[in-house]
Amino acid sequence: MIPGVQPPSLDVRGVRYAYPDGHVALHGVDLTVPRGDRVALLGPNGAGKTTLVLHLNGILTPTEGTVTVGGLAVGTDRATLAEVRRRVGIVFQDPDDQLFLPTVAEDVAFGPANLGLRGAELTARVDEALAAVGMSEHRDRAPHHLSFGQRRRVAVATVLAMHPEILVLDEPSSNLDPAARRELAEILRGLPVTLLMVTHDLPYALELCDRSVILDGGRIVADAPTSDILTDETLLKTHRLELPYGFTPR
Ligand SMILES: Nc1ncnc2c1ncn2[C@@H]1O[C@H](COP(=O)(O)OP(=O)(O)OP(=O)(O)O)[C@@H](O)[C@H]1O
Repeated sequence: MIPGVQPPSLDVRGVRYAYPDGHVALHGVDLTVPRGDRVALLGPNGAGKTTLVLHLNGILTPTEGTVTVGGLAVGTDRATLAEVRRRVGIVFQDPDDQLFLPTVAEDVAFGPANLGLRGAELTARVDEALAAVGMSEHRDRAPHHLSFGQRRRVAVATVLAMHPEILVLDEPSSNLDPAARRELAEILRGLPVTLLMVTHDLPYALELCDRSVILDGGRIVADAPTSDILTDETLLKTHRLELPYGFTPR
């Protein structure tokens, strides 16, 4: 590495992955996401998007190839995996998979407390993460009393509290009403983190990410400015991607 040059937040090199039943879900994926970029990961059902995301924090290990997060190679030893899981914050589609404690503040504190933070430092982390998603006033409420959109924001806060290198969001706009969808976009746009967003919501990709990548059949088949991808009707059709009726990408 050249001194003073920051490594990319994410560097995926030649990743091939075969599930134990022999099904090859990734066929040599290359993807680099520089620090601070926001990238949408698009593709039809079964393209391999979830499989790729599960490689980013070591839940799956490539059959071939490497994944590097902020210069750290994702390995299988415990210390490396723990650091990789701090660096890669994955917000799953269902917030209820990530919220399991009696209060919002406890859920947000859980990760940093596991890293060893205590007292004022821990409180500051929780305050900062809740403020970033506009949920400070709900800190003492039970997560299951919140609306779905609020729970999704708290799920984002649980990950932000770890100070991740990269925030990975799986379908962040799903099941949100139009106002909650817009509010979440405003929050995500303001976060000072690298973002990788898996989505079928093409307008959301355009709104948030300058760059989009299409994965299909376990291969990256396009990597271009989102506006170029969304105006290429043939490309969209070939990969079963559809804009909402009446939506015209600017
Ligand atoms: N545990 C598994 N064992 C065998 N094959 C699997 C397993 N999980 C996923 N697959 C296969 O791997 C391929 C990629 O699946 P994956 O879930 O990564 O796609 P995806 O792009 O995330 O799809 P979606 O948009 O529907 O979430 C699919 O063909 C799927 O059937």
